[in-house]
Amino acid sequence: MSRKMLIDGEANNNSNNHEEEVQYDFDLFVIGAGSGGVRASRFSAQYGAKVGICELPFHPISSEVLGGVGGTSYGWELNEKIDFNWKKLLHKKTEEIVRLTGIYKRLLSNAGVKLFEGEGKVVGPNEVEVTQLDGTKLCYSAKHILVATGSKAQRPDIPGQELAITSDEALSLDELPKRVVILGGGYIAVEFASIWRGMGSTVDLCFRKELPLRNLEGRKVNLHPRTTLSELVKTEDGIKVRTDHGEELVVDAVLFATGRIPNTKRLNLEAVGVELDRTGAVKVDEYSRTNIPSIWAIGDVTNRMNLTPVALMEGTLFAKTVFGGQPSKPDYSNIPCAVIPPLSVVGLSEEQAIEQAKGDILVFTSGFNPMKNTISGRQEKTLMKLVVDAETDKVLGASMCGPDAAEIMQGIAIALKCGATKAQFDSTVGIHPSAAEEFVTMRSVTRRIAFGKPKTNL
Ligand SMILES: Cc1cc2nc3c(=O)[nH]c(=O)nc-3n(C[C@H](O)[C@H](O)[C@H](O)COP(=O)(O)OP(=O)(O)OC[C@H]3O[C@@H](n4cnc5c(N)ncnc54)[C@H](O)[C@@H]3O)c2cc1C
Ligand SMILES: NC(=O)c1ccc[n+]([C@@H]2O[C@H](COP(=O)([O-])OP(=O)(O)OC[C@H]3O[C@@H](n4cnc5c(N)ncnc54)[C@H](O)[C@@H]3O)[C@@H](O)[C@H]2O)c1
Repeated sequence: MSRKMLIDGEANNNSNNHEEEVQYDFDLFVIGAGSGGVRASRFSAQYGAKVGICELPFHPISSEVLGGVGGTSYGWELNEKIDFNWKKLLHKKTEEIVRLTGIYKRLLSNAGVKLFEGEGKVVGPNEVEVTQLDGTKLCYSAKHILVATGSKAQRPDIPGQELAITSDEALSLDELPKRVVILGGGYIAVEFASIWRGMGSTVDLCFRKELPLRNLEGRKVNLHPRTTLSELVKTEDGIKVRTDHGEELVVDAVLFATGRIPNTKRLNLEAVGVELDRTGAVKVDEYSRTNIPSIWAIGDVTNRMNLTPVALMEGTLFAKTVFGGQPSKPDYSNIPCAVIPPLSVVGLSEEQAIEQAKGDILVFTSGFNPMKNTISGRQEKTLMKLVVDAETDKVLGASMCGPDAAEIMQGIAIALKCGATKAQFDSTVGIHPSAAEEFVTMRSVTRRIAFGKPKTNL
């Protein structure tokens, strides 16, 4: 198995002549075959590295000990009409996960990456151990180890918390829950509120901040701002939920969408000397390298920006740095993102722009009824916003809520990445008819926020 390691062009290579004689089983061993791990291993192999990767045994509902190649695959698409049949939807979802797992496995084997099914653990700076399903352990040495084990849902410590589910189980419930309470106001909370409400369930969304998510109100989601849950109790009719305002609701399911924590608990990292932060995330430098020079980490496990395309970027640049001879740092500026209901943002929010401002900030907004909604009678406005530096005229941020927001924002993200000014937006000819043309026709300033003014929560 042993072979002479590659002499690669990594950044700040700490290896010395003595080390170059060491024989390793692999040039790179990756723990976790999700978005980041698969990308990093494929690209490293394409640069000529001998790569091994391990992934937890497959299960459609992931947990600490079960997973599957492809990782947290929630971006499934369905080509058939589903008719809101929950069981059919679940069946299609599992089929899709199995299909994606197969695709990822083929990608790895076509790239010459050796895949191991089992739980990986770091046992030394250049040593990994994989525990297979039958309990047998495999041990391999590697010049570089990459930790790409993602994150897992965190549960608030509320009495009766075991009665609640997280997003891991939410798409595997036997029946569509007719009455749901969701705790949280982030990505997963608003997405599941939209999905379940769209399927006809009664949805109560409890979140700690004040700002109402008006778009969800329009979709008849019951909003409970500045509210958290104090207790869950099993009853004959379902789960009784008590809020900190003394309200009581009886529901079929309670979803905790209260953030995710890095998956580092079972990896033995601290024993090997790898530094973790207080959330358990692996601490890395700008090249994704830990304090142990042979150990690297990418994706959610580092808790930098927890998005699939970011894990892909970090994986790509890890391979380029370590095996491509071109040290490359990920660039986290102007990363666009989107959620359902269609809401998409890139760059700074108004609040962030004010916090970081060195001068005045100009805000341009536009709100209108999209033609699609006028025809269908849906009571939902499209809203758009541009946040501009008054002195440089540079567009600092853009956001949109309304149909096709994500599709439109991808193009706006390119403009922001290129450092576009408001004058350049204005001189761009719009596409008519489109909603997107509003982004190049917002002529009048909605508000000017003078430097040093107290921050808003917009
Ligand atoms: C419900 C939900 C919806 C999301 N939707 C979006 C979205 O719409 N857009 C977006 O950009 N992002 C979305 N995300 C975030 C996105 O999924 C993550 O940011 C991304 O998957 C991170 O990639 P990763 O490689 O770090 O981790 P993952 O893709 O989670 O991969 C980690 C892999 O490591 C495996 N693993 C863990 N421990 C071990 C071990 N000890 N040994 C071997 N293998 C191990 C896991 O089984 C898993 O396969 C969503 C997340 C969730 C939970
Ligand atoms: N469309 C997308 O891009 C997408 C979709 C889903 C998930 N994700 C990713 O998955 C990650 C996890 O999503 P998420 O929605 O769980 O996390 P999040 O960080 O987006 O939101 C967590 C929410 O829970 C609240 N919260 C935290 N602890 C709480 C407590 N004890 N009591 C009450 N409320 C509490 C927070 O205030 C926040 O509103 C996100 O970081 C995101 O990157 C992305």
